[in-house]
Amino acid sequence: MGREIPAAADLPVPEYDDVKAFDVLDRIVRETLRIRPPLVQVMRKVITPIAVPNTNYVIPAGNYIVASPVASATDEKYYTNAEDWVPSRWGAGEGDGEDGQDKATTDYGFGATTTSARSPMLPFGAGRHRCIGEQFAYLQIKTILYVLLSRFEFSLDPKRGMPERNYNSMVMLPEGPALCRYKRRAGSSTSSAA
Ligand code: HEM
Repeated sequence: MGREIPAAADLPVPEYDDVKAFDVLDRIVRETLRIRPPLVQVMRKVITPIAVPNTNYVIPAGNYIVASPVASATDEKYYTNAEDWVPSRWGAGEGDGEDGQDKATTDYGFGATTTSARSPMLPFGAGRHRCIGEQFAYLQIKTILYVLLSRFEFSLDPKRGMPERNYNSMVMLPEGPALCRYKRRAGSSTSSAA
């Protein structure tokens, strides 16, 4: 039996600290960013020639190399059942993954974030040009999810299921329309079904 969800009208308006502490939502966002990272390529210009490990290749200076967060995040070497969406694989709070990856953090003045490029979890990139907006992004996404989930019940169209990934643009898109059904929860401010 699932846990009873209180009617929307009974839920408090969350403050900043409440949203930060929404642990389950945190894991949900983290796991979604793992298998559906919005930015599918992070580019770097080669300044000095780079040897590709375990090969005879050397990438000359002046070229660009691309790393994709999807490649490592869906690799079974790092994540059990890597293609499955399992929010519970994440522990409470910040972390680099279930398999004890490099958790080195840096604080550039907006809160400690993981910065190691050795981590397989790279939806926000790594190193000097890593995203500065991670914490703000979590705050926004969790707030939006809280508002939507407290007012509506969502379900995927069972005929279509979860859409495949589309890599044709810089930002990952769903392949085809991502149809889901939603209806208002009891106690939500307006009575008519959406
Ligand atoms: C889920 C939401 C977001 C994702 C997945 C994301 C992802 C990324 C990625 C992959 C990079 C490139 C990092 C690299 O090249 O290593 C980046 C850079 C950046 N992001 Fe985000 N981002 C998000 C939200 C935000 C927000 C909310 C802000 C600002 C409020 C922001 C500001 C920036 C800036 C300024 C850079 C450039 C950093 C630099 O070049 O030094 N991002 N982001």
